[in-house]
Amino acid sequence: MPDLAIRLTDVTVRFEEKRLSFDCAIPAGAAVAVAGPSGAGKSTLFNVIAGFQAPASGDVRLLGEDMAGRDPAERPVSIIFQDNNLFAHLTIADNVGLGIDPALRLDAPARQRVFTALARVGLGGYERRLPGSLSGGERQRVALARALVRRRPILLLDEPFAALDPAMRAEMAKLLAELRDETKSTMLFITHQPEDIRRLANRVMFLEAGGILLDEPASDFLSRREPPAVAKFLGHSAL
Ligand SMILES: Nc1ncnc2c1ncn2[C@@H]1O[C@H](COP(=O)(O)OP(=O)(O)OP(=O)(O)O)[C@@H](O)[C@H]1O
Repeated sequence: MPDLAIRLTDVTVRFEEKRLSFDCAIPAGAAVAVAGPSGAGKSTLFNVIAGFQAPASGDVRLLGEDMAGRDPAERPVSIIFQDNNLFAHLTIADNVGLGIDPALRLDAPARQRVFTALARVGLGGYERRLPGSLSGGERQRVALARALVRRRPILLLDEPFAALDPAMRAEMAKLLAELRDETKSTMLFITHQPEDIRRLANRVMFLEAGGILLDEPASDFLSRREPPAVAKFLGHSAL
């Protein structure tokens, strides 16, 4: 495994009059919180890494390999969006099975992987249910099980805690930390809560106005009193 899971060099993205730029080097196995005000570019950063957004310029390397011209399905990445992760008309088992084969041609070992992944996220016995009968937190865990069966070394989570109550947030953070330890994956998650950083992150990337303002160990970030946008995020009154 290369030392760096993600390396973005001089990457720019253009939306009409807007220009975003990203440079970062994320070590393999890191748990990175991606924070910053609304519109800062967090989702765009994820889309660039996952291959849903082509950069106007620059170089995207994942696990040491150049991703130019590679579709999302060909990248070593799983992404879990905030919502719309599940197909309402498919059972929970089929929703997870899609992570193995989009046509759902699953042999017995593949079906076993689905069952194992659901048990791992605490949803054993939910296989035949439909997404509509699950709580928001349970649906997030189904999406996580689907990411697990894909076995991709980089996991991107767009606000995995947003729909959860405080107890569920803590439980989800614990589950993600365990999964990261077990799979040795590199995990990036978008959050608006310092508490999630304390629970799960060892690094923080803080974005502002279309760029990465800070990229540092979580402990350094959490003890900051400036710049003002970070002080505000951490709940300190800006100087
Ligand atoms: N497809 C698009 N077309 C035009 N502008 C876009 C597009 N996608 C994003 N933008 C703009 O790029 C900037 C960054 O957007 P992005 O969604 O990455 O921010 P964010 O940090 O994820 O915000 P939020 O926390 O509100 O989700 C915003 O100004 C947004 O309006």
